Amino acid sequence: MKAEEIKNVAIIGAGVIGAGWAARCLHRGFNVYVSDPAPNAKEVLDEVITNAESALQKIISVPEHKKGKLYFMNSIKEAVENADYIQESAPEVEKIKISILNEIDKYSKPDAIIGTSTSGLLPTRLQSEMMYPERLVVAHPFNPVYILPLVEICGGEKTAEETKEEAEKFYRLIGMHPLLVRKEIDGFIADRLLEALWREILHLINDGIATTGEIDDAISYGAGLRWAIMGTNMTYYLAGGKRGMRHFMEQFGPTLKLPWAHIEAPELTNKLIDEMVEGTAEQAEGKDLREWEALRDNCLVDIMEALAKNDHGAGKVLKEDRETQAERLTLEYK
Ligand SMILES: NC(=O)C1=CN([C@@H]2O[C@H](COP(=O)(O)OP(=O)(O)OC[C@H]3O[C@@H](n4cnc5c(N)ncnc54)[C@H](O)[C@@H]3O)[C@@H](O)[C@H]2O)C=CC1
Ligand SMILES: C[N+](C)(C)CC(=O)CC(=O)[O-]
Repeated sequence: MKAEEIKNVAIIGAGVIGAGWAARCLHRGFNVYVSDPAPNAKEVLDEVITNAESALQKIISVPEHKKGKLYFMNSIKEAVENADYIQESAPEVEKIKISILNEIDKYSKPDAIIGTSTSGLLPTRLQSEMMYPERLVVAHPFNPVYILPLVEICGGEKTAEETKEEAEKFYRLIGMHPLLVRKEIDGFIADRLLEALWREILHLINDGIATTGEIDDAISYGAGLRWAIMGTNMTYYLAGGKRGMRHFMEQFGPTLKLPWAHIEAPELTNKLIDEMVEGTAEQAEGKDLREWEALRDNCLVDIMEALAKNDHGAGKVLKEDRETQAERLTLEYK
């Protein structure tokens, strides 16, 4: 199925993630056919779609915007039989997913692409019993699906190249940023990172070091603000100053061996150091360090402005700071 021919999308499983997919697709004009056996599924779906509306209006506000139609169906068969694209978002249990994917496979058009929202199961295993396994691809989104653009694309051993290509095109059509996971691994890329952080969080809590609120502050008032602008690699490249990533690795690499972390760090071989240095140099696109710093700083302020408008987190700090300074400076110069 070519991405540009897709009109009807089926969403199988309409919990947190499935409902988010439905909202994203409807707002971009695709008809959406949903199936979920939970007794309150339709109610939850309507609630999520209604709640998503104001954010979606801000993201895309086209005059006389034509939305897609929503159909709640009684079975997987009814939902998928006319679908051009199918997004499975059922519970994260391999056995359940395999059985649901087999049912989708049985009743859908053989050329309809099937994306699974799994956050860590291997596509080779998920497609193992399908009649047309070449059309299954992992398409792992992030909550809230109707706002966050990242979707990780990962094929299994039997996934066709064309499936990945057309899936990528489709997700771009619905305003997403597909990231191709080239090697099939449990947890893909993003959840490997998120879960490493989560593991440390659980250790900190378990060892009585900090509360959940303190840990969240440690994220959202610091590194969390930076992460929206650049990832950890570019952040550390800048933190190495003019001497860059090699200096950063030399200075801070050995701390990984201190007994801080509960996750064992890999050996800091020359190959690993070179890969870090070369990778970040390529990301820097030949631009000067100061140019990157200026970009980072502009974006950080804009994000804090956005948080301030919503009277939240680091934005509150920005507002308070402004008020304090306004008062202080007024008094000082009176
Ligand atoms: N919650 C999250 O933060 C994220 C979850 N995911 C993935 O998305 C998938 C769904 O997760 P959630 O939405 O969080 O779970 P959820 O528990 O909110 O929703 C799962 C839905 O699947 C439905 N379901 C169960 N059996 C079904 C069947 N036979 N046919 C159709 N629907 C069926 C359930 O009634 C439920 O509404 C999982 O694979 C998960 O790993 C991916 C990214 C983020
Ligand atoms: C907890 N989780 C593994 C389901 C999270 C994700 O998969 C992505 C996200 O939205 O953080």
